Amino acid sequence: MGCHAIKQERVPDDGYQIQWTFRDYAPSFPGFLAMWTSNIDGIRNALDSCVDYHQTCPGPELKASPLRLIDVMDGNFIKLEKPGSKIHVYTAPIFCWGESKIDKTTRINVEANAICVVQDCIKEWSSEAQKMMKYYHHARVTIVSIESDSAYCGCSQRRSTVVRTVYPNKMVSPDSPAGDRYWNTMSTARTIPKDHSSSSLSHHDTSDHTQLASSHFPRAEIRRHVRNICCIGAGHAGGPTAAVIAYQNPHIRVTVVDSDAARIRRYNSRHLPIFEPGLRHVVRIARDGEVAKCIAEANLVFIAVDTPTKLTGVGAGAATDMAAFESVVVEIAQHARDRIIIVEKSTVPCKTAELIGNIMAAHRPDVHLEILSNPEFLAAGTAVKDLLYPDRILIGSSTTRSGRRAAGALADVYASWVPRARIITTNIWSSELSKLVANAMLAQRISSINSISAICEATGAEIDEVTAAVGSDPRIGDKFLKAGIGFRGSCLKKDVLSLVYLAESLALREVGDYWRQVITMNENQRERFSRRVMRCLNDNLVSKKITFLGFTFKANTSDTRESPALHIIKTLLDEKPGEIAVFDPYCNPAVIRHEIEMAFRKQDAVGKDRYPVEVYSNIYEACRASNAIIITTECDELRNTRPQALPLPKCKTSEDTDPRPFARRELTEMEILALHRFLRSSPLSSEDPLQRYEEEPSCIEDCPECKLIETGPGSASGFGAEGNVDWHRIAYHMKKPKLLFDGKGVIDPEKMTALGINVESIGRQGRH
Ligand SMILES: NC(=O)c1ccc[n+]([C@@H]2O[C@H](COP(=O)([O-])OP(=O)(O)OC[C@H]3O[C@@H](n4cnc5c(N)ncnc54)[C@H](O)[C@@H]3O)[C@@H](O)[C@H]2O)c1
Ligand SMILES: O=c1ccn([C@@H]2O[C@H](COP(=O)(O)OP(=O)(O)O[C@H]3O[C@H](CO)[C@@H](O)[C@H](O)[C@H]3O)[C@@H](O)[C@H]2O)c(=O)[nH]1
Repeated sequence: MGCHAIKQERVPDDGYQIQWTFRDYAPSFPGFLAMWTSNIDGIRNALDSCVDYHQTCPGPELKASPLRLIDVMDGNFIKLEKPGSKIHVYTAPIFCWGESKIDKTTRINVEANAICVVQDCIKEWSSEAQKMMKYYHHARVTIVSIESDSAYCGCSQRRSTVVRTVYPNKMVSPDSPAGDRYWNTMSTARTIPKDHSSSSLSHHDTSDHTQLASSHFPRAEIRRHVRNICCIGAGHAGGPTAAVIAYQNPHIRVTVVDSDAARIRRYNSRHLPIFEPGLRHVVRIARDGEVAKCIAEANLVFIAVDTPTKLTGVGAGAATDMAAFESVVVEIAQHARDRIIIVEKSTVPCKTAELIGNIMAAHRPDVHLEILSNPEFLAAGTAVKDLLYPDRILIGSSTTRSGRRAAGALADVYASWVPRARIITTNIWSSELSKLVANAMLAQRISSINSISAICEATGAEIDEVTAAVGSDPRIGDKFLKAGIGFRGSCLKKDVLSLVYLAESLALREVGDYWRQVITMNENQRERFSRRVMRCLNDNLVSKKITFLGFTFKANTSDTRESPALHIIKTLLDEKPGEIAVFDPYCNPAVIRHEIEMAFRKQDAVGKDRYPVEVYSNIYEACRASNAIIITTECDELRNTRPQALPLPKCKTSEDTDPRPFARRELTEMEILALHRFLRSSPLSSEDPLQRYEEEPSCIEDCPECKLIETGPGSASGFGAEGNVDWHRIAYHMKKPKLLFDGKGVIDPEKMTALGINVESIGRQGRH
């Protein structure tokens, strides 16, 4: 087996601890990893059960320390240790009974033992083999696998009867919490019967069964293991998050549920409800299901429903509307199984965990639960990338042992693809607050630079030059310093307001005022921009056509919440323009039309809509005969210079680079994804070059989504060969004086002058 080599190479003689992942030593045995993982899950389950239910489980006083140990309890790692004084209790190596095919290890086999003992060193083997019984005798827990098909399979093989927990006089299965099934195990623990019919996990005899100090048991180290996740809320945050978790954890069942049946139907179709680059390729594992059933089956539930700003009632305009969140908690309370872990994925006010705790206590005082805060930091348009390569994963928990164990269980889920060093654990209030603070500080930077853009416009300083000069100081940095028409979208504003409300409700008025100013500055920036548009058009829009390029709140997303364009359109409509034209490369025209209808629905006596807003699916049609174009989304396709390549996160494989050869034979999901991306980008390859995706469901006849789509999101027609718009063509068909208002800093004004287009940019002095 592969582990021989590892053992020989790496076991140090000085007692120094080494670690390696399962994957490192799995490759020599096909299917080994999956089997190992699944059975280890069973073992962990039984240990969990023991930790949680068997308050009187015995703990031996160790009389002797074994020479070497395998620790399978620490998440992704098996530790091979030479025990020193710090090790007092341990879980004995996995043991297999059965027809061994390895001569030297008859009846002492399987991965762990094979690592423990150098199999082909006769001296070591004969000395270690004699000590094995002593090791098992002194172990706090011994995991045995009996009736194996072959010595290779042993504990690596999943069995339907799973693992049982055994200690003197009692046998407890994970599903009998009280430990009420008796079995004579006095001798079993020491002399494992060859004919026993299941894998078992054995607690050893002790002379004083009642003094069973739980401190003897490494409870804090033993984690719950998540096998069934239910994510409630299949929106912009919940959908991609659940899909990536499922993608990276094939052994976990991930189910996404939502009260919006149409949303789920679209996730299960070819037409995803949201546009996010890369989402189609990871979403294949997400499934829908009946809410109650999914909650009841899950051992971890993410709450990822919307938490917008309250519009009416107490705290209207600042406080968070927790209606959806609270109703989900009640639903969880009704159906949750015992030992459920409830995770706040939605962005919520600080102290929300208390609310969950109170609701759960009122409805289900019998249920033991843990509440975690695990805010999501993904940004729209880069959701999948942010999820695959997060800067950090934040997990807040209660500081009790059980709270930390729950946090550890969630950390294990992320550790499938996120380096442990990036998983930060804090107390639950810190985690809840950190999310609000992160968004508030991002918003604050945008408002700060926008306030400076006003000074630039009045003085002749240029905002891009100021930003570059200031941002090159590493203490300041250049991120989130792009001046524009202000931040929009569903998150920044509402989270700053939530922070304001929190400060005010804590009677910290000055703190609230400070953060509220970030919002005031943001509104002011948009109004200043609208005034500038009007001024340049002589405060008269009658019979004029104004074209908006961009309706979503930022590039690469179909999310139109808090659309910057919509706000400016509202202002301009008061001036009775001839036509307002709208085009967006990422958003379905039907969706834009619907949003506009909702915002402006006014009909005359014969039922004809009176607002002159037209939505186009072709950019050139939208711009034809326009008096002025307004850019409200920072789409790269609109640039008149070549788009700057975004720097790829470190250690990542770029799409056009072949990631092969791989360092290891067992590929991680990330490596497979990189290979997939590369193969997909090759002109000869198919959509699913590795043939590992489930077949995309075909559409029903008369599929409503197919009918809706005129141009698929992200596939706007008419862009040039490089994907960029042809500004020559647009300029040719515009009406003089051919004005372009760049609200997002994507246009090089000098180049536009050559085309006869006058550009008015944020943070630059205008021509008018
Ligand atoms: N959008 C983002 O980029 C982003 C990023 C990080 C965090 N967040 C946070 O995540 C949360 C969700 O945001 P979103 O953008 O995904 O919202 P969203 O509106 O896109 O999705 C919310 C989903 O929850 C569903 N829902 C509402 N009530 C429900 C109920 N009782 N039962 C089942 N489903 C229900 C809705 O139907 C909807 O599909 C918010 O708190 C937000 O602040 C969002
Ligand atoms: O330098 C900048 C950066 C952004 N924006 C604007 O700010 C808004 C928000 O952009 P961004 O923060 O990139 O997108 P969101 O999807 O709103 O993401 C924010 O909100 C999410 C939800 O809470 C968090 O998870 C993310 O970390 C946080 O960046 C958009 O209108 C951008 O045009 C600027 O004007 N200038």
